[in-house]
Parts: sequence; structure tokens; C-alpha cells
Amino acid sequence: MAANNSGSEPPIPEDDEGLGGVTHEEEAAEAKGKAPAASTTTMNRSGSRPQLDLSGAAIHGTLEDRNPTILLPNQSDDISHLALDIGGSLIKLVYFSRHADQPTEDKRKLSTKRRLEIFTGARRSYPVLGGRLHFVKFETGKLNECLDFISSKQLHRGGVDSPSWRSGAQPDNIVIKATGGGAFKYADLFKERLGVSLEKEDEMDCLVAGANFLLKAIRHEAFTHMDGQKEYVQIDQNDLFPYLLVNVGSGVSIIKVDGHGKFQRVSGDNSTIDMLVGDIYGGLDYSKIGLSASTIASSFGKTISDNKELSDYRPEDISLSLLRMISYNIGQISYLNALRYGLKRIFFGGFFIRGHAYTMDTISFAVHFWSKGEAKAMFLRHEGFLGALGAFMSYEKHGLDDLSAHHLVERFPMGAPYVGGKIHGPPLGDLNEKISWMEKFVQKGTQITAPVPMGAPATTGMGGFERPTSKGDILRSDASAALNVGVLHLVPSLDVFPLLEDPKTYEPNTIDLDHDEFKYWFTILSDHLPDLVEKAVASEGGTDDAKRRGDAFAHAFSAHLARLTEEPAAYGKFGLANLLELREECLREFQFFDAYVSIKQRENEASLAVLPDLLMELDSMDEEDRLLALIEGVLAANIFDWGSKACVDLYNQGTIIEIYRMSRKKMQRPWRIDNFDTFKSRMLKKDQPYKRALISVDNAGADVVLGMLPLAREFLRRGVEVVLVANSLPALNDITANELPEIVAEAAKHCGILRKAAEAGGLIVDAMAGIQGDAKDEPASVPLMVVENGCGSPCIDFRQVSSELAAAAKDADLLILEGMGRSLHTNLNARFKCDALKLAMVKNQRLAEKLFNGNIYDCICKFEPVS
Ligand SMILES: Nc1ncnc2c1ncn2[C@@H]1O[C@H](COP(=O)(O)OP(=O)(O)O)[C@@H](O)[C@H]1O
Ligand SMILES: CC(C)(COP(=O)(O)O)[C@@H](O)C(=O)NCCC(=O)O
Ligand SMILES: [Mn+2]
Repeated sequence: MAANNSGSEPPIPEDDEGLGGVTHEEEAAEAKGKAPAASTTTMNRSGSRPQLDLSGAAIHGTLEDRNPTILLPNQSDDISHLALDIGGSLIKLVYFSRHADQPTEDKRKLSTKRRLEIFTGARRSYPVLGGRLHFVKFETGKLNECLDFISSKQLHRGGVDSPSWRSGAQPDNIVIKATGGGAFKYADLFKERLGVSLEKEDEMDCLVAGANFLLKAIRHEAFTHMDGQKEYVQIDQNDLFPYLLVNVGSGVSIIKVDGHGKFQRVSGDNSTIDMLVGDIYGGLDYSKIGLSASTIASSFGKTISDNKELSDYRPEDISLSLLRMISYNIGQISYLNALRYGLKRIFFGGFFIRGHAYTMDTISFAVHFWSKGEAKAMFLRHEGFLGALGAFMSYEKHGLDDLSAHHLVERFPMGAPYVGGKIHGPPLGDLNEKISWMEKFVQKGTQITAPVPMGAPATTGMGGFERPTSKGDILRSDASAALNVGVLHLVPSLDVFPLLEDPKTYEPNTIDLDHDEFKYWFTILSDHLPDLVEKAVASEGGTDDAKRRGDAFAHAFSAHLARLTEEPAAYGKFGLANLLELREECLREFQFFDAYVSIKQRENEASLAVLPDLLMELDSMDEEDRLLALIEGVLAANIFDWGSKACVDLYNQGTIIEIYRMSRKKMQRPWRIDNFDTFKSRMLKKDQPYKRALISVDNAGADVVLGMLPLAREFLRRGVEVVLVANSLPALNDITANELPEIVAEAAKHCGILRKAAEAGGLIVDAMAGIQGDAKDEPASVPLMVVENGCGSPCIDFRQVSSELAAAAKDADLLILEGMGRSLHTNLNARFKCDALKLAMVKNQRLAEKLFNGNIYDCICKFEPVS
């Protein structure tokens, strides 16, 4: 928008401000020449490079065939990868990159699947493949950059990883869906440069399809903006239509939307508004405006009487006045149309809005003012990409229609020079070259600085901001607001947890990450960074390469924090769970796949060594004492948390076993929340035993080995099936679903109950098979199983869990959540359809005070029976 570049700095390359959301992470993985270690993980929530989708692979033909055909039912070669919206000002590009959905099918997974009766057969004719949707824009005036970009990534040929590109085959009739005026104007150029034909899609169709998709599939896509405050809203699908869609691009389109594919263009005259917007657009670079004095005079009557020359006015003041005038008019015209059709909701799209606080406030003010508060102006996070998304949706085989909010995970990789930061020196992007942004970052890291945090802009209370006092400052914060969309990961294997009492009202985060709260976490996470980097670098062998990546990670994560300090709502509705996950994702982006790997191993070994003694001790107790000892054990062992500063300080003062003993000794009841007696009574009800317990585990080492396994064993010996639920990907020192079977197998060496149950659950193969003896005659055990939760974070959002966990939940009547991340930061207030037990030690003073009016190391044993 006009007001952006009022300073004298050289124009920021579109790479910087425009490629928000482009990721070069694929290149980064490739540059390293290795597949990420995470590929051994069964659930790929954020896989780093596209691979063949082997899920459901089957041999076709007889076993005797020398070269049988292998069918890959979920692998599709003709997935459409790219759609364009070529507008008068900007080219918007939406493209898809594939990543592996199910890279491995390990033994645990197969047996669990069989047991839980998970069907993986294709359910729809065009299955959505796991992959990512990227959003990119270019200036239409720099069409060549766009063509270079498409060509460097081979997007028109399905991407550089597609079989057709690899085989060197030259498909000669590639058709790409495109909308916007440029789809006609530049069709020949696309044919000439890329050899592709543009298939034109109607612009209004696309806008509506794009908006409807976003409002259905993206959680908290829409928000209101009043007096500088964003508020995200979740639109109920049953209460979406009719609405007014106002798209403000080079021109303005006003559409009344009544349903999917049902709409009517009601107003919006391009030619008139174009002139106005054109003026503003020219204002981007004042020296080139060429505004005649009369234009200004007619727009700003007052300025004439001031007896001043045009040059006496600051360009940014003129731009701001123009912007206010136009935004205000758009608001008013929209409201009048809403009034005409009796519509209460107006959604604004188009790059004119582009997350500008000033514009949104002015429009909101106008709508609010003229409608006397009856109508609401709403904005969309992907506002500029409605047309391009709609064009993407128009491919027959994209499968996006079938996606729901729980299938989509938004990520904010630093993979491209991120928006809002300044790039000093030459721009990074020669698009013809295969860019490994990360490599460049590592080399030039110090030249890329984090955005400068800015204070909250003051408002006039009149639906607009106060005039900026000096060149740049407030309006600059708008410029950095450009990165408001990340990369959308499509993960078809995610599900809503079926035992959530009410998924619609479920909010995972316990505490709102408001300004103060964010400030606190900013400090906590920043302080923790050096230690984390040290562990991460060590986990990769401490090589020079690892050190450079560690440095890059620290820069990138600090930049995220700075960005969020500047605007806490920059990445959409963002809670503490998102923040903690962002850190893990950022580590993975810089190819640290398990920073705490050796710490976890060391603690597992130490704990397994004392497990037999603990089990003996427990077995000598009577039932009631044992139950208490088990819960105490869980709470005490939750102290082994490498994410808590206070705990890490403790570890320097003693061995694992010493700390564990000390922690157990301090277990004094009543705990801060102490529902143990109710839980015990329920457990001891002999006539009503639980059927299946889902036990969500937390940290490696003592936490899982000395705390959770003995608890699981208690259920097993009582004939209750146990499903251990663990992370799909590493996060801090949390144990993962992949690591658990080995630990269980090790523990089972010393314990018949665990062994029989693990065998029954297919976790370990029957070691006794073929061996004569009494073990074979023992009664069959209920199974012990392990499922992954679909997460790579210390917290859990039950709106998006693995389909495996969702399937395991169907027969469960008890859910145990353990740890601070999963039962305090998230889910403390969550209600479930089954009994729930939330167990954690509070390892942070502030949280203890805030949530429980308590102290660090307090314990929580919250039992919530359904009846
Ligand atoms: N970098 C930019 N270059 C040009 N216009 C921009 C830029 N950033 C934001 N805009 C605003 O976006 C508008 C174009 O919006 P857009 O939705 O892309 O329309 P179109 O499809 O007609 O190009 C411009 O009129 C201008 O107000
Ligand atoms: C990251 C954690 C939620 C992990 O806790 P856990 O779930 O392992 O019990 C927790 O360590 C935490 O909130 N740490 C940051 C606060 C602090 O250092 O005090
Ligand atoms: Mn943990």
C-alpha cells in the first residue's frame, strides 16, 4: 500500500516481503544430501521432503511373478500443483508440494492397526495426499520473476520431485488453472516461456470458492479489527451464508454469497474505484506519482486554502489521507450493499487490505458507524489469495473439498527470508539457482537482523491510527505485517479426538497468551535458548556444520519471538502450545531432529536399572498403598523435564536416582489439587472395572520408566487394556512412540505382567514361543499397546490427533494425561466423554501462582469422572 515505502531505504525485494510463506526447506534438506532422521517416524506431520506415498502399497499379481507390479494406491502422479491469479497489480500463486504421508510401517504400527481395526483403504475417489500448500505473490510488473520462480521449482511440471520431472519426460500439454485479467493477457508468454497453457477460470467463481474454502477449512481464518485489536472468530458452517464478500484489489468487487457456487455480483465498479486505488498505488513511490495538482485539490479541498505547494506536504501525509478516504469509502459502500440485501456479515479480501491495521480499522469503523453496530466487518488471514485458492480448487483432482480444519496444520518456516526482517546487502534470491536458504542464512546469518519490535500503535478512537510522527515508524509495522500466512500442511491422517466432550468449544490452551503473558514467555524461551542450542549441536555430533545450524536456529527462533512481540496475533490465533511447538518446528527446520537424544538414552538406562527394585517394592504393598505409591511415583518422576529452568538447575546437584528419591520424599498430601481418594474409590470398584485406559506419557527416563510404566502395569494386572500414547516426533526430552516399544521390551525382561501384555499387544514378539515351561501356560493377558499422538510438541491439541489415537480412543473409558505441557498448559480445563485423570508436577513458579495460587513443585492430581 502506498504508505509502506515512505522511507528512503532501497525497495525491499519482493523476495523479502512478498514470498511470505515460501519455504526452501525442501532444498535445505536436499542440500544436506540426507533424508531427515525423522523419516523413521511413522507419522509425518511436517516431513521435510516429498517422497513416494507408499501407504497401502500392495503387490499386484502372483507371488511367482519375477517383476510384479507394485500398486501405490495413494500415490498420484497427476496431482495438480499450481494455480495462479494474475491481477492488475500482483500475481498470486498457490502451489502444492507433496511430502510422505506414511514413510514406514513398522511392526508396532501394523499390529496396532490390526488390533484397533484401523482401515487404511481409500475412502474417496481422489484422496488428498499429505503435502503442503504454499502462498506466494509477485508484482505483476515483475512477471519474469514469477516465471523464473515457477521454472526453478518446476511447479508447472509437478515440482522437482515429481516422477515426470525426474524422468526428464516433457509433457507437452500442461494446463495450469489461472484466473484474473492477466490469465488472458499473459497466456502467450506462459506458453512461450514455460510451454504451458493457462486454463482460464472465472474470477468471481474463484473468489467465492476461495473464501468458502478458507472459512470452512481453516480454523480462525476470520477476524475483526477494531481500534488496533484483532479478534479471531470461528465461523459456524451452519451460519455462514449469506454474506457479503468485498474483494479490494486493483479494483473492487462486491459479491453476495449465498452458498457454495451460489453468488451474485452486486456492485463494484472497477473503473471508478480503479482510479482511486490507482492513485494510491502510484503513491507507493512518491517521486513517480505524477499526481496533478487538480487531483489533489478535488480530493483534499482543505489543502488549497492552506496556500501551500504540493511539495510542502509530506508524501506520507498525503498517502495516509488518501488511504483513509478510500478505506472509508469502501466501508461505506460495502455497508450500503449489506443493507440492501439484509446481510450482517461483510468479509473483506484482496491485497489492498493486506493486514494493514490502519486500513482494517478505518473500514471497520465505517461499517460499524453507518450500520450503528448492526453489521460487522471481518477480515481474512489469507485475504490476498482468495482468487488463487479458488483457481486451485477448480482442479478436479485436488481433493481439497474433503479437508476439514483438523487436517490442516499451519507452519511458519523461516525457509525464505522472512517478512518483516531487513535484508542488508545483496538480496538472497537468484531464483534460477536452487536456493538453499538455510545454507545462505548460515553463511550470512549475521547480516539478517530480526525485525525491530515496536510499541503498540496509538489509535485515535475514530477508527484510525494517529498520524505517524516521524518517517516510517508506525507504518513500518504494517510493512512487516505482510507475513501473516504460513505454509499449510495437509495431513489427512489427523482426526478430532473422539472423546472430546465438545470439540466446538474445546480450547487447548489454559492461559491466554496476552501481551504480558507473551512477554514472560519471551524471556523464558530466550533464556533457555543457549542451553537448547548447546544440546541440539551436541546431538548432531558437535560438528562445524551443526554449530552453524545451531546458530541459524537461534537466529531464526529469536526472529520469530521478535515478530510475535511486535504483533502477538501475527501468526493467527496463537497460544502457548503453538509457541512451544514453533520452537520444535524451528529445530526441525534446521535439521535438529532430536536435540535431547543422548540425555533421553542416559536417563532411560539409569531408570531401567532400578526398575526391578521398584517393582518389587510395589508388589510388597497392599492394593491401596500401592495405588498411592504409584500416583506419587508418577508425580515425583515428572520432575525430569529438560524444558524447565528450575529443574535443569536441580540436575546439576545430583544423580537421577538421587533427585528421584528426593522428589518422592517431598510428596506430601494433600497435593495442590488432590482428587486421589475419588480416583482410588473408582479404581477399587470391583464390579465396574475399566475396560481400556489411554495413558498419555510425557518425558523419557524416570518419568516414563519409573512413573508411567508401573502405573500401566497396575491396570494390566487388573485386566484393563492399556494404550500408551506418546509423541510422534521428539519435543524436548519427551519419549516418542517409536522409542517406547524398546523400553517396554527392556522392562518386560524383569516383569511377567508387562511381558505377556506387550506380547498380546504385538509390541514384542513372543520370546517364549517354542520354549517349554510354565510361562506358556499362563493365562492370556490383556494387551499393552503403543500409539502415536500425531504431535511433535510438549503440549497436545485434541482437535488434531493421529487417526491411530482416534481409533484407540473409541473403546477407552479412562484417559490419563501426564505432564505440565499436556495437562496444565493445555487441557487443564478440557472436558472428555470418559473419565479423565490429569497428573503433573508444576515446575514453574509463575504458573503455580497463576493457576493454583500455589508454588513450584506443587503436584496436581485432578480426577474428573464422567458420572
Ligand atoms: N507490493 C505491492 N505491489 C502492488 N500493490 C500492492 C502491493 N502490496 C499491496 N498492494 C495493494 O494490493 C492491491 C492489489 O490487490 P490484489 O488483490 O492483488 O489485486 P489484483 O488481483 O487486481 O492485482 C494494490 O492495488 C495495492 O493496493
Ligand atoms: C515445556 C514444559 C511444558 C514441559 O513440561 P512437561 O510436559 O514435560 O511436564 C515445561 O517444562 C515448561 O513449561 N517449561 C518452561 C517454564 C520454565 O522453564 O519454568
Ligand atoms: Mn515433557
